[in-house]
Amino acid sequence: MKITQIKFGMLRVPLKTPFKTALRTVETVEDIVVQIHTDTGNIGYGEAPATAVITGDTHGSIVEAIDKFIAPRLIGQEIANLNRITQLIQTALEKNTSAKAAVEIAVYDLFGQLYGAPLYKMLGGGDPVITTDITISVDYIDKMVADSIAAVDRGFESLKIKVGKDIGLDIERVKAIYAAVEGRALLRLDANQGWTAKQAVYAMHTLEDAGVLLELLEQPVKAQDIDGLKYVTDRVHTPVMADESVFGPMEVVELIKLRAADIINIKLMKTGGISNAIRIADIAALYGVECMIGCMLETSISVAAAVHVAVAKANVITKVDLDGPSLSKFNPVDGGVIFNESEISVTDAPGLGIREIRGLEPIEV
Ligand SMILES: C[C@H](N)C(=O)N[C@H](CCC(=O)O)C(=O)O
Ligand SMILES: [Mg+2]
Repeated sequence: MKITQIKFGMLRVPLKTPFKTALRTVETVEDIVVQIHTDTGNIGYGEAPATAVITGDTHGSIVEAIDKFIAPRLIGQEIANLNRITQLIQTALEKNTSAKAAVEIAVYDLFGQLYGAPLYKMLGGGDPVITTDITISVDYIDKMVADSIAAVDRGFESLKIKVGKDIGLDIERVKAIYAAVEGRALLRLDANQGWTAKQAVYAMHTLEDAGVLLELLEQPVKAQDIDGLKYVTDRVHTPVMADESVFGPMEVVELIKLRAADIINIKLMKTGGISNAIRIADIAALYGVECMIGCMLETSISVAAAVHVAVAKANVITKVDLDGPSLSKFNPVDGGVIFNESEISVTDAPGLGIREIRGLEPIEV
């Protein structure tokens, strides 16, 4: 099975409600879809969102990175040579992790199709059902409380509460939500870099002293502020998770050696795809560090790939934040992984199992 052509499309899926974090507000998922064609007629699918405020990637940069730098190296390559192909992708250009991720996801999809096996089995196998949390956008307190209760009523047992806007209000937000759902759901906080290290310690001590039990605190400080991240990790009881501070395996090694965080959030759009996500999971397992697998605003193409990784690496990926499909108004994908609110299950269809993507607008390059 040889790669013959790489095509692009734009996929737009409205969100059920605006997604609001300390970094941005989004109303529609707008992602680049990559289709890798082969001489056998098989097509591999990948996807990348333009999360410019986190990865630096835009729709234009994703398409250009693939079309000008990655695709020319891949035409004619045999899908069976997976490791060679992932190296060609990762070394094609610096950064551009979302573009690399989209192409890798499509290549791994084809790798599964080549051997007639679902991707998670090609990655080592596992129990094909996982459970995700759901994000509660940062908003007025009453709205966040109502959204949290609604999410719990939908069956979500873990809520990812977005904070990071105003330290005093954030503390009140979390206290109110905790009082409303205590005993029914675990709370994870994600400040998306919105606090200083001292504010984060103050907020967590205030919440801890008030008896608010939190599962974790994600990315309290600026991505580059590793000293600040460690400052918080050293001073609070709640486990601290690094998200925007770590992209690839080398950063993970440094972060773990510094003990700057307790948990690592792996996202395919930060790692540049599946090969580095697996590397990070294996490094974390060596050091006995837990991982979460997360997503950006993605549909069930690239989130499906993350699900397969989560299933295969469940030994170290103990937390799942793959709620892109649950936040969206509809699922544009026919086949593949089944997203049923908090429960996500993988079928035994080869690769990612995607049969059709509805509403894809072709992009000419
Ligand atoms: C969608 C997911 N639950 C999430 O919250 N991801 C964010 C970043 C998403 C974005 O801004 O597109 C995160 O973990 O920081
Ligand atoms: Mg985060």
